[in-house]
Amino acid sequence: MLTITDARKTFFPGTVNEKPALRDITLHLAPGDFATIIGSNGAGKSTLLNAISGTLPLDAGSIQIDGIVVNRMNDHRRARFIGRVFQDPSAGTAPSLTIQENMAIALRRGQRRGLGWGVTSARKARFRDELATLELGLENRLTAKVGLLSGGQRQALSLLMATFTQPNILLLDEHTAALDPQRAELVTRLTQSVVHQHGLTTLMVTHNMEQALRVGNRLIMMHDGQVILELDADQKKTTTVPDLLREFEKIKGATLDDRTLLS
Ligand SMILES: Nc1ncnc2c1ncn2[C@@H]1O[C@H](COP(=O)(O)OP(=O)(O)OP(=O)(O)O)[C@@H](O)[C@H]1O
Repeated sequence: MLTITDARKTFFPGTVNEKPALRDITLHLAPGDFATIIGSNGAGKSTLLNAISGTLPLDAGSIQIDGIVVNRMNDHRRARFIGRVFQDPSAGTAPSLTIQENMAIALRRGQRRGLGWGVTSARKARFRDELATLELGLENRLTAKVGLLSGGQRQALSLLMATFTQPNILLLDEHTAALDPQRAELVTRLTQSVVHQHGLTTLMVTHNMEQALRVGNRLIMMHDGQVILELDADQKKTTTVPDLLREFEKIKGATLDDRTLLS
């Protein structure tokens, strides 16, 4: 489903500011895999997601989605393969447009040119049904401006918009980090249910190690542009947050506390 081979990215190469952000990353996700990604600040997590989504070209290596090499495809063509939700609730939606207008635009993502994004009555009915699954009452607010929604409501809507065209890959970049604990938990639950419902292959970056262990069937730990630890579903079940910290110390020879990895 997703195969990343020897992905390399260095910012400002050949200068004093040279920063290798991805050092020959190789990673394979099977269809339906849900991998959480943790790691210290600057480990390369967002760079990896940017490379997959096409907002950042790789220096070397390849990214394949369903056997198709996508890393030379422009991000518009790649959009039909990928759904993405960002940390900032305002990043995934247009605040001055209504819920139904935002959804109509999302529906058009990656489709051929010329297809209108108008809000037809058939689409409205579909949007209502989709919104009802969130259980936030948004199905009765189709004409409300998205800028009026709370952060949690916007992230739930972004999640829905990122997934209702059934992308091959769902990328979640700390999408619950800006929410209060209660809303973060709600969006985490919705994420699990949407991923499960559509069988989506998912990569979720988080700084919350407890969440990283609890959610999904795989865990990837990155440090300094490399994958330094991978856990499968069985290993995740028997691993605790202190175990993860110990593992990090052992692998990197570093001494960390929970705050360092969470910060
Ligand atoms: N556009 C850019 N230009 C220059 N350097 C960059 C750019 N994007 C990222 N970097 C650098 O590449 C390294 C990896 O950054 P990245 O944002 O991928 O880390 P991260 O693991 O997502 O970190 P965090 O958890 O702090 O968000 C960092 O040293 C960062 O400063």
